[in-house]
Amino acid sequence: MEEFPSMFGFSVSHTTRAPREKEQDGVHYHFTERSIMEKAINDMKFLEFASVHGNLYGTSVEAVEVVADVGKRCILDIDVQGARSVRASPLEAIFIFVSPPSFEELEQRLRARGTETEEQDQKRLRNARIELDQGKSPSLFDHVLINDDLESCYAKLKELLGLAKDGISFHTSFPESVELPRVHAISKIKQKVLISCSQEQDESSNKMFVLDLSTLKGGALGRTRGLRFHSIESSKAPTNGIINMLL
Ligand SMILES: Nc1ncnc2c1ncn2[C@@H]1O[C@H](COP(=O)(O)OP(=O)(O)OP(=O)(O)O)[C@@H](O)[C@H]1O
Ligand SMILES: Nc1nc2c(ncn2[C@@H]2O[C@H](COP(=O)(O)O)[C@@H](O)[C@H]2O)c(=O)[nH]1
Repeated sequence: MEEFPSMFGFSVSHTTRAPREKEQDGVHYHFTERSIMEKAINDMKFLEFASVHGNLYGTSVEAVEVVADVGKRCILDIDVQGARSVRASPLEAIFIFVSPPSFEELEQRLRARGTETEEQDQKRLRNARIELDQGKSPSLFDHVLINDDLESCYAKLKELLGLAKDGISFHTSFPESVELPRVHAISKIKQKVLISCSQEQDESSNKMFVLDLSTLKGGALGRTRGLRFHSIESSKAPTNGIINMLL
């Protein structure tokens, strides 16, 4: 997110666990009382939730909307149970299991983090064994990333998301609005609407706008992932963007 701030946003989860020393409410988590979170879950305000290491954690609809509303792709850092719930939902997502290089390394890192009591560490390690096993499930996770060396793990993540520097090009800005000329033709091929415009002064310069309707499904409940569009012009590189839509 630091490298691609206009592309990705973090979904700030709710949790009933106590904040760690440097954690800020509303930034790392929304720290909350169990009774308040349970009521919100009953009121259908959560996309998914799970009991993890003895505390409740969950992704609220609002947490995802805050990110989607500004046209960004939402990143969820959730446990395997949460991944299973999202997988079973109509949301379209890429599921990546980030695995430690070994159980021993995980234990070392957890202890070196020094945030938990011995009892909590033991519980987290027991749960980690189960998660490591479930992380191998190809029906749940699209990719497994081995978090050995942080830099190379991040490079692999960018590669599989098509963000590598020499990979697919991407654009971080897009026009707020598009003005169509008086003369234009509209056609539809599968899930794409094509708007073809010829410039009145210069017929050799044709421009085409492509609206990708396939992205209209799969956003937060009652919303869309945004209507993706790009323009194609003979002399210019394509510009990509997302127009957010409320259904
Ligand atoms: N590639 C890495 N090399 C060295 N240390 C790492 C690496 N990745 C993470 N760590 C360290 O391991 C510790 C645990 O990482 P992190 O806090 O991200 O774990 P987590 O997956 O959120 O675990 P938990 O689910 O228990 O919270 C942290 O202190 C982090 O700095
Ligand atoms: N199902 C969900 N799991 C979540 C969510 N937010 C975090 N998590 C997972 O909980 C554990 C522990 O996190 P920690 O911050 O206490 O170390 C970790 O595996 C997270 O991925 C959530 O909203 N839903």
